[in-house]
Amino acid sequence: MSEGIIEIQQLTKIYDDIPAVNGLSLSIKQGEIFGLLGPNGAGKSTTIFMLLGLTEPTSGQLRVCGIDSTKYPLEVKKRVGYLPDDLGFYQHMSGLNNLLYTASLNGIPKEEAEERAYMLLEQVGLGDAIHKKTGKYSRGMKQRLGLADVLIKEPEVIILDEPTLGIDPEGVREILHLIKELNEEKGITVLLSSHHLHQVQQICDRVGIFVKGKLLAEGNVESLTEQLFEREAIIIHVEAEPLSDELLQELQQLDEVSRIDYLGSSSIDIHCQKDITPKIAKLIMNYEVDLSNISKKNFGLDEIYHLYFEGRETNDTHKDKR
Ligand SMILES: Nc1ncnc2c1ncn2[C@@H]1O[C@H](COP(=O)(O)OP(=O)(O)OP(=O)(O)O)[C@@H](O)[C@H]1O
Repeated sequence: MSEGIIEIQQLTKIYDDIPAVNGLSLSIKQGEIFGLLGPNGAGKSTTIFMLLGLTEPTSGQLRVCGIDSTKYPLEVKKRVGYLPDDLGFYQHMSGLNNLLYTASLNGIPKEEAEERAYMLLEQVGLGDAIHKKTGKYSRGMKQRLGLADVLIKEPEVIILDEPTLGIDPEGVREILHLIKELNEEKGITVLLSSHHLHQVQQICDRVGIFVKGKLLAEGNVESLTEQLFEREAIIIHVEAEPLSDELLQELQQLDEVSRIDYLGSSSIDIHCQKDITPKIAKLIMNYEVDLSNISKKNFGLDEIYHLYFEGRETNDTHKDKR
């Protein structure tokens, strides 16, 4: 296997004859933020459980920090911080005491644990709520405490299952910022699962699109666009008057152009496999036309998501357009 900090090869998990994860191969580099993006039931949590050694794969191999999670789950647990989507704390205990309790479970000496806990609580923005009982924390505060909780054992990798679930937009921004900051400052590798495409797009170096247990595509947004849209990765929008048949025909004949959509008598979208805005502008200017707008529209994860998850997604995903 190559040197990724998370290495997954041909991983399959079958429940009741149905594959929850189906031949997944993935390599995540040290220091990366990787987003596992997929609708409910795609197999994200099952993949995470296998990485943590909590569920045995039906077949395939996986290593985290060079360790086989299936054979040595406790070794993996020492080096990986896991934030589940339904995190729970001892409600009657303060944020600080919850962290100290986790530290004791991980065998961290008391003095060191206190030092780390105070520092982490400040870092995640809970400096004012250190002694407050977690039963009185908001969902966003609990999520921040969850991050502090996974960081107290100084893991090399953190795995976050839907880290922004149930948090308001401002809280989401703060949590994402915090994850990015931790990744940059401490060089921690982050694997996060989400079905919130806009959030994932904001902080992830790479994204994997996961549907029905299969990885449909992976890469940064740019390369995903290329993989998923092939010949139509770019749309160049043109508003010009008049758009003569001759001009339209000449545009259509350009090698890079795959299709032209007519939006009105003076407005078109030209679907291209690469950005040829200058070439199109030059060609149009050869005609006697009044060009009022020429601009490039890129596909974002939004379009990718709709293309792949349309009809397979629950409605709440489409509602989340932050
Ligand atoms: N213990 C289990 N027994 C049987 N089927 C299971 C079990 N755990 C998961 N599954 C099935 O495996 C599939 C993948 O579920 P999984 O929870 O991994 O998806 P997910 O992408 O994490 O979705 P969500 O966002 O809803 O948590 C689903 O069809 C689910 O019903």
